[in-house]
Amino acid sequence: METAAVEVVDLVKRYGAKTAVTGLTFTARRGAVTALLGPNGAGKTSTIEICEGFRHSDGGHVRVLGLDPRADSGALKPRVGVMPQSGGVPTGARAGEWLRLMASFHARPIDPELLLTRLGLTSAANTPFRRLSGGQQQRLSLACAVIGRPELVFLDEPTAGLDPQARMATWDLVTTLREAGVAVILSTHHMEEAERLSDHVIIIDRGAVVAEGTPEALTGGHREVCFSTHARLDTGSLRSALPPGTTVTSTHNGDRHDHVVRPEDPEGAGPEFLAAVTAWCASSGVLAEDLRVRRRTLEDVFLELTGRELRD
Ligand SMILES: Nc1ncnc2c1ncn2[C@@H]1O[C@H](COP(=O)(O)OP(=O)(O)OP(=O)(O)O)[C@@H](O)[C@H]1O
Repeated sequence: METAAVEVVDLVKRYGAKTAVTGLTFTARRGAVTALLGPNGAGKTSTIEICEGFRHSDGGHVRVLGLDPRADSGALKPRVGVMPQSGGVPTGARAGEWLRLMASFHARPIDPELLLTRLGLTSAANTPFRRLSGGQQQRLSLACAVIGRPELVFLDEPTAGLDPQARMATWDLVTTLREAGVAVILSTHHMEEAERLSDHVIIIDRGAVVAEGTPEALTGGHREVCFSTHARLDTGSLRSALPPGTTVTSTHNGDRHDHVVRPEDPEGAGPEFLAAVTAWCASSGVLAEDLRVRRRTLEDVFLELTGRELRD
């Protein structure tokens, strides 16, 4: 059987008294995009850096392309691309020169000029790294990660702070890598990015996996009815007008109240369910503004699992 791109079992990482990774287990397949999602401080970067061989672990077992990321770092280097959260390029290095230098270390690199064009960096090729904009620095760092045609790439928040055009170019590149059979491990706070790009999503909270699956499996294909009102709603009365097991969740921001009405059955929000909601609104004198039926998003699932409070 082919080995996984990355296999992490019961991983533990401590920083002094703090345990940042508390027994994390997941597998990332070859030729697939695996997204690691989690609130700030969940342990994503620590995990990625251990897999990259940059940090040692305090427990558990990690295999990258079947090898030990620290003991076998020499063998893994030409096969694995790394885009760190920041930096990675000397500040005085000119973008084009640096990428050509990186290409020279590999047997079968991608043409650097092609990559500069693809990532919109051609006009910045002669600019030293420190003078590039934040987004250009990130794109150069991404180019360096993929120039050697790696079998596996780690991308730690690759689109943080990028403008929409640069984000699209990055997404296109990730899709091309996947089509070429490259395994991509992506950490991101961008739920749409994870939903669009990944084959497998792993949600991490407080150093452990809290849920994983395909984006479709995680969102459950669940449909729900959403609408807004200017006044509070008698949610108990609405619930009693709908099939048993229906939940009604209301949140408010100033005098705008947002309501989500979800049937127990994932496919239950059909025409009759919608008609029952609007019939209740009509009989109760409630004007349902912005009424829509929508599928649950990954962001909804993420917030349900990890909560709404800020992390320190
Ligand atoms: N070198 C370090 N020394 C001490 N604590 C650290 C160190 N690196 C990370 N931590 C702590 O470990 C925890 C996990 O951090 P990590 O960077 O792995 O999380 P993350 O999920 O990548 O977060 P973010 O989304 O904010 O990048 C945090 O509480 C962080 O403060």
